[in-house]
Amino acid sequence: MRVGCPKEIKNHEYRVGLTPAAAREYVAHGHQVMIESGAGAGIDASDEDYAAVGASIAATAEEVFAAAEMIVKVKEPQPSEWAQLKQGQILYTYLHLAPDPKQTEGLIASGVTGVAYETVTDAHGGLPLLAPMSEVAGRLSVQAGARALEKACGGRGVLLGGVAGVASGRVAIIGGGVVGKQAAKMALGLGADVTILDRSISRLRDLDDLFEGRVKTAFSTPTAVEETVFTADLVIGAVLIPGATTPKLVTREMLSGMKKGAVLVDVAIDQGGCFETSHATTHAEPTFEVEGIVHYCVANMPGAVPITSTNALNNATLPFGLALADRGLAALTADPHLLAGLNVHRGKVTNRAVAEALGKPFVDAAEALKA
Ligand SMILES: NC(=O)C1=CN([C@@H]2O[C@H](COP(=O)(O)OP(=O)(O)OC[C@H]3O[C@@H](n4cnc5c(N)ncnc54)[C@H](O)[C@@H]3O)[C@@H](O)[C@H]2O)C=CC1
Ligand SMILES: CC(=O)C(=O)O
Ligand SMILES: [Mg+2]
Repeated sequence: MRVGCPKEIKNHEYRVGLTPAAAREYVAHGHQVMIESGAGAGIDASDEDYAAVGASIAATAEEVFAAAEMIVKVKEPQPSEWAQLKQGQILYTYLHLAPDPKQTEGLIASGVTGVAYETVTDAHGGLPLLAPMSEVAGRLSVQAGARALEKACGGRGVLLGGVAGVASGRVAIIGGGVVGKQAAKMALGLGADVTILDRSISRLRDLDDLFEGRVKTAFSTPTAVEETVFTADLVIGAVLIPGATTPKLVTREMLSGMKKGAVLVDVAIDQGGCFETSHATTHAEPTFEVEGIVHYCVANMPGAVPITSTNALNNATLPFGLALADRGLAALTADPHLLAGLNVHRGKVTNRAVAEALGKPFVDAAEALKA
């Protein structure tokens, strides 16, 4: 198969869909790999590094989109990219369609077969292609939040770890999945006072065991959210209902009960965000303020550490990517976990949560592939 990898064009996005090591494996499987010139610059991979493993180098993204039967990316396609996608082509990348009707229309109109990393599943109920970036974003969320808490950055002026004789900062983490667990590890490491809220009691039980009483856990009701958020210096939003738009757990009204200069880091922003007042921001302008509360809502947080993130992402995407390249659409019908990643195919929406969020007709993925 002709496998293409364009340079990412989202604001301050330095990751790349294929590392040279991954490109080498596609070549070893007999595929032709085409990389846009400069695509690997953010991870210190030169065109020569890709050429050395047998990839060809395209001067422009247009060449890649025109030639490739499968496009491997990181972020959801931007408008100039939708316009180049076509029926019969496989797009393998993050999509986050539920909160993004325009992109969804773009992909429907193109007829492309869109496999979204974030809805591919595994046998343990996890999301193996989301998990590595959630690990990165969870860890980064505490770094970003600690910085935003500095007075010069608009925050309260609290050091998360405190010092001897002065209390630590309070961190509330809403959602104790992959992001939440990694955020808790980092916040604890800095010496903060940490509470994790989740709707899953078994998840809370696991976290309680893991942290051996060093974090507080709370079942996530509106009352518990209010109580925790009102006393927090830093709140991290890490909730996910797979594929769906994130529920708004912290309302605009609640902001008035919070400490002035407290910081909200909405990691869940790529699915719409779990704070009512969130809107997506970029690494260039990551924060904004509403009612004295600092909001950090960068939708591609892992793009800030592309060397770590690209390698972690490729480790996870490579086996499924090779299956798609080797077998085409048959790889989807052969593997229910990869099939769960199919969000759009030939103009049909094949993910139920996305269809419901956007009021689109839902077509079962296996049925759509038969047509
Ligand atoms: N902004 C960024 O750059 C990035 C964003 N993300 C996003 O972070 C979010 C979280 O991802 P993961 O941790 O991997 O998901 P996950 O599925 O591992 O964890 C989500 C957790 O939310 C919990 N939850 C569901 N409803 C809840 C409620 N009402 N109250 C409290 N908890 C609730 C679930 O029980 C689960 O434990 C996703 O939207 C993901 O796309 C991930 C990576 C990068
Ligand atoms: C998961 C995601 O949206 C990201 O890594 O940017
Ligand atoms: Mg994102």
